[in-house]
Amino acid sequence: MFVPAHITGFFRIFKDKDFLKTGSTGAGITLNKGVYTTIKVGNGNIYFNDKKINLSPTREVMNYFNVGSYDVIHSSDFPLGSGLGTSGSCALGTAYEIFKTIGIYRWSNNYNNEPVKAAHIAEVKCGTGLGDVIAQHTKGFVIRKSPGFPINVEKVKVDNNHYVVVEILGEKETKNIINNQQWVEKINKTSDKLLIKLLKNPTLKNFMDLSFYFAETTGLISDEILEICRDLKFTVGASQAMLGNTLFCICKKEDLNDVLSILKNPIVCKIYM
Ligand SMILES: Nc1ncnc2c1ncn2[C@@H]1O[C@H](COP(=O)(O)OP(=O)(O)OP(=O)(O)O)[C@@H](O)[C@H]1O
Ligand SMILES: CC(C)(CO)[C@@H](O)C(=O)[O-]
Repeated sequence: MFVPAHITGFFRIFKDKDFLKTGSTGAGITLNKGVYTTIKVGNGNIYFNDKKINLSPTREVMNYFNVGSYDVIHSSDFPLGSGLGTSGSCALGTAYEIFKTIGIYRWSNNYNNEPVKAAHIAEVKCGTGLGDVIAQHTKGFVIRKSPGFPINVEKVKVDNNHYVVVEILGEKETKNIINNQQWVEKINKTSDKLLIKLLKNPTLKNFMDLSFYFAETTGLISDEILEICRDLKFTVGASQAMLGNTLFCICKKEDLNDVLSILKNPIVCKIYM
């Protein structure tokens, strides 16, 4: 099962005793690159790009469905910890696969988004994501209007002419930011009015402008990414993928070659709808 990568441009954090009510509002896009997950009968091992690792959100999903006798195999286009929602893709892919293989018998009369809930809870528990799973389930240009469940999103129509160019410059652990009270305050203060502004004018250009404002005003953007964003002013927009040390830029086909000439290791994607 393929689950797309997801880039958050800006977000607001909501914490609650209930994991299903914990999450974020904000906006992002899913990409046509991501994680392919399969499961097979085994010993509870998790593989990520052929390496055996104990990936906590995937483990949480396996525990949620109580399946110790399966191995989970992730094949990912992107590394973990790059702001591309890879842990969310892994959690959701695992939940879909387990649900497809065994869960259907247990929950057959009560589907109720069970795999999405399992993956969202796993991400929240592990501190690896707040809104990625809901956006990855929805797909496309997704505005998340309420945190967690019930899912309340606006899926904005976009034409197929746009490219999303990604440049990964390093790693950043999501939990170090979302579990730090000072960052949470800065993030929530900055994003307070951004959702309304985007909903009034839900275009990719406005999304990128607001994302750049968010990245710069919170101080989450690195100096290196800020400088490259300035060189990419001729595009629809560029900013830092939340929460990673990764630049993303949305451009039209006619600007793609110019964008590629500015970046060192660009990865060209499309919005996955
Ligand atoms: N070799 C590894 N073994 C086990 N866990 C790993 C390994 N490498 C990375 N991880 C875990 O992967 C998770 C990555 O989650 P994180 O939320 O930081 O990144 P992401 O999901 O790729 O991007 P985003 O910032 O969009 O959420 C972390 O919990 C990290 O500890
Ligand atoms: C916290 C986050 C930015 C990490 O990718 C994402 O899950 C989101 O938008 O909530």
